[in-house]
Amino acid sequence: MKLFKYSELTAKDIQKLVQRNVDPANEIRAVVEEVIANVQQHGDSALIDYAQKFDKVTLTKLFLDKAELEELAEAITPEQKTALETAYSNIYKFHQTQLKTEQKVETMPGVTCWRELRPIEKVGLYIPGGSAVLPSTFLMLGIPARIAGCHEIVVCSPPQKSGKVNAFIAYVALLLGIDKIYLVGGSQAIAAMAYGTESIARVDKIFGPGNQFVTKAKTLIQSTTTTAIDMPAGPSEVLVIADDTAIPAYIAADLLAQAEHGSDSQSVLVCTSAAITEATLAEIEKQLPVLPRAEIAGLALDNSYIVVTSSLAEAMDFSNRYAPEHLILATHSWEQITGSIINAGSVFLGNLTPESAGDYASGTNHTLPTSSYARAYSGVSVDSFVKKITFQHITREGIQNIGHTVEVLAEMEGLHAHRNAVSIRKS
Ligand SMILES: NC(=O)c1ccc[n+]([C@@H]2O[C@H](COP(=O)([O-])OP(=O)(O)OC[C@H]3O[C@@H](n4cnc5c(N)ncnc54)[C@H](O)[C@@H]3O)[C@@H](O)[C@H]2O)c1
Ligand SMILES: N[C@H](CO)Cc1c[nH]c[nH+]1
Ligand SMILES: [Zn+2]
Repeated sequence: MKLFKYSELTAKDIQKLVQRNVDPANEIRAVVEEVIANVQQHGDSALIDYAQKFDKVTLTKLFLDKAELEELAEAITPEQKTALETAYSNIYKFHQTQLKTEQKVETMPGVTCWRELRPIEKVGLYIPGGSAVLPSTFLMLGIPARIAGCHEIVVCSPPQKSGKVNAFIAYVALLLGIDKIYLVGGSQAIAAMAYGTESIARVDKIFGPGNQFVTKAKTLIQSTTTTAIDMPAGPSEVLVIADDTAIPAYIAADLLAQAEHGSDSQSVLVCTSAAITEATLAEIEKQLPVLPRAEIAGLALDNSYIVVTSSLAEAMDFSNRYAPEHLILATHSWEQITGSIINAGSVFLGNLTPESAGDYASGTNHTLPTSSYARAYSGVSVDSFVKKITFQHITREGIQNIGHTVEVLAEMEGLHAHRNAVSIRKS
């Protein structure tokens, strides 16, 4: 990991460090545009061709049905079942509280306004399955979709070498009451859900994280279809803010945890202590070689760095500019600095709160904005699966109260038909 001293960085250096342009030469864009065009033109047959090309799998059928999912799920052990069910229960508990009914507001006597929630009817969930298969992501997307009450839930995930999904994905499908999974991965899955094919229904909104191909496809289809997306949720990132109360072995473990997602992941340490920084680097040297995914994590660390600051305030300033997907505050003083967080997807407080807890089971959602999109986007929640429709009702008294104001405003804009729609009701 490269090391920088905050005091020696110019504003331009900081800008360069916090910037994550994942596709500088538009190479990924070019691949994805071609995939989208092919899926649009050739539908299911393009999906079968891409399974062969990218996943090295010959598909005779594009989906698994309920009976096949039940059979696959039989391979799961009682311990694995319990872990998935505990995660399900915690995620459910946390997300259920997000479904709130709002109060009606009488803005003037006789003029009442309010909002009501309605589920998005058709949603598409993308469950990553390239470098690692992520049943946890299925829980993170399926649970809020169910709580929101979405009517149609289309699920796509890359086919594994078996030509199927694994037992854990199958078991989560059963937990969620989902009885079909399409064996489609990558940008072709996003194109299929955005445009529809012979087998896959077009959806109103696509959810889910993925690699750079998936994320690029999501951003591209937004401008060419009426299908919405949750957010750009690409390669995982973590930024750890640490001081001399942090524990180097824990910091190293947290940096490596996100690095093992993929060689394009990024782990950043912003630390006020030179001694803790040095000890963390030594811990990485110790922990990295024994990881099964050491090669991937090592590549991600080549793309990662450490910034040494002179205070937690400076560290937080850097973090707010970076806008990390995950922010870990590895300090006893976390309560004093949470108020100064401006940009972050999800925050982990204190030395005993690893990001892994939120990745899997504490209850919060792990589908989060990356590449500095945390400046403007929130992570997935029940809100992401509903629309908030505004309503208003005006009584006879209300039209008298509000009428003149609307007439004057309509007059200001020269829109006489607008004015008349009120005047005609007043008299
Ligand atoms: N931000 C978040 O909320 C979040 C959550 C979980 C995971 N993630 C990230 O999701 C990503 C998952 O990536 P993954 O690759 O393991 O799985 P993936 O399912 O996103 O991608 C696999 C698919 O990519 C396609 N693909 C692979 N190589 C290709 C190529 N050269 N050209 C075109 N398409 C190609 C294939 O179709 C393959 O099925 C990781 O980067 C991980 O960090 C992010
Ligand atoms: N850290 C990922 C979000 O960036 C989520 C995840 C899934 N499995 C393990 N981790
Ligand atoms: Zn993770």
